[in-house]
Amino acid sequence: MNITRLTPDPTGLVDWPTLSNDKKSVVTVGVFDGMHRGHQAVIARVVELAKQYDAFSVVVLFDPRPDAAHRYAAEHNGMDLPAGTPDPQALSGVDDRVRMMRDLGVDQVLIVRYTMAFAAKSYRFFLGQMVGKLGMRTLVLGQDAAMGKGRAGDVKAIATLAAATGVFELDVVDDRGPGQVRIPLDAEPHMPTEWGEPKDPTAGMGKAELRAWSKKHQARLHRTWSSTNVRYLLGQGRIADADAILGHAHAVEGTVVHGEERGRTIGFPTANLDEASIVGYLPVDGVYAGWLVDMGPAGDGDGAAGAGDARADDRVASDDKARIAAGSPWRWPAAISIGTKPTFSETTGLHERVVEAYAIADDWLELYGHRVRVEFVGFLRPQVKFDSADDLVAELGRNVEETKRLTA
Ligand SMILES: Cc1cc2nc3c(=O)[nH]c(=O)nc-3n(C[C@H](O)[C@H](O)[C@H](O)COP(=O)(O)O)c2cc1C
Ligand SMILES: Nc1ncnc2c1ncn2[C@@H]1O[C@H](COP(=O)(O)OP(=O)(O)OP(=O)(O)O)[C@@H](O)[C@H]1O
Repeated sequence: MNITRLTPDPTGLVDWPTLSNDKKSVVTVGVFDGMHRGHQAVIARVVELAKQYDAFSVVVLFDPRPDAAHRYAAEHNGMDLPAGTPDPQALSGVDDRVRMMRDLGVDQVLIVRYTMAFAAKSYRFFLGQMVGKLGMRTLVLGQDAAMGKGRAGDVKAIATLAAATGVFELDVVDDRGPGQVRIPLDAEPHMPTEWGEPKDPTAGMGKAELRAWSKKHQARLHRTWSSTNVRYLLGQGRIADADAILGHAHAVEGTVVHGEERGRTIGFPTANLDEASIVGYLPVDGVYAGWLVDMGPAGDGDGAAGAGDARADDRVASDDKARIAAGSPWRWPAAISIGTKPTFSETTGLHERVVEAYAIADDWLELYGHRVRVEFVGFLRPQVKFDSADDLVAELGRNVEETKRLTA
């Protein structure tokens, strides 16, 4: 697979590469944040059609997320989001999305820096470039896709353009997943108070009850398989539900730094993630079962420069794949904690939110300075202010047993 990073010039023009003089391509365009099962269906369709037509499968990936770029521009006089700005709302980093695209068999990923000048181009101009420069014969989109200035290029408009010009065809993928869900408009992350995987608060409600709930929370309908819903679920600690939509375990990556070093004294040494280095959406505070993967010493492209820092290098990507793979020697079940360590914060005066993971390994792991991937499999319990370190240790023992069970 080829990965190409493209930065539009100040007028918004992109210097698209010529993929081939005669081979055509099947293209899709989007953000693919989280690479959930809806996104995977779209990309699988691109790969399938490309095989059928003996064409290249091409993904044009926008980075940063248009949402984040437009929001920044609205607050900063139309300016572009500076390169490397962290995006804590992004479910996954660009590296992660690209890695999954490779696994699905994509030939070419073109990562286009999403600038305001680029966003101002019409969809007709953009699609003309796809045809002229990339040899696009088929464009694959989901039903709700929209592109170009003012998002005027929706599926209807593009179908009309395709029919009028006759130079490319549009292939629309039906909405995947079990329809729509109601999501509260003001949904703030909220740590569950109960132990164990949180339930859907609307489960079992009758119509009238659901209507009242929706009104109270000003809930809006969203596609169940959407990045918005995954973000909402992670904010409620509903890991199992989020992972079911993603089709894989939700993960964040970051660089391991020194913590307060109390962990080793109580028998549970933890890898603490440097907050500024974290790429991927953090679930709400709580204790989770999951995995820790050692991705090796952090290099230049460890994501410290933000979610958009794709390490467009084949060797690195395949090394990452081997480390992440099931059964890899760099992967351990892990009990994960996100929170302010309330048991100790009064005495220490430290109230920072810390992400740390205790890897269940036979040997001592030296992870300082390494990039690690933390995968979330289940919610175990809320953060608790224990009466003593001994009480915490006893509970950690139970959390470890539960983690082993959930990752077996
Ligand atoms: C699985 C797990 C669950 C944890 N749960 C809590 C908790 O409920 N309350 C709390 O105060 N600290 C909790 N912690 C954080 C510990 O207090 C912390 O790991 C310990 O103080 C060591 O900190 P250090 O890594 O900075 O040395 C948890 C840590 C882990 C690994
Ligand atoms: N559940 C789904 N079923 C089918 N296609 C989908 C689904 N979710 C997204 N898509 C399609 O995937 C492509 C990439 O989507 P993109 O990431 O740009 O934004 P999106 O549609 O807003 O996704 P999301 O709502 O999950 O953020 C688009 O063509 C979109 O229509």
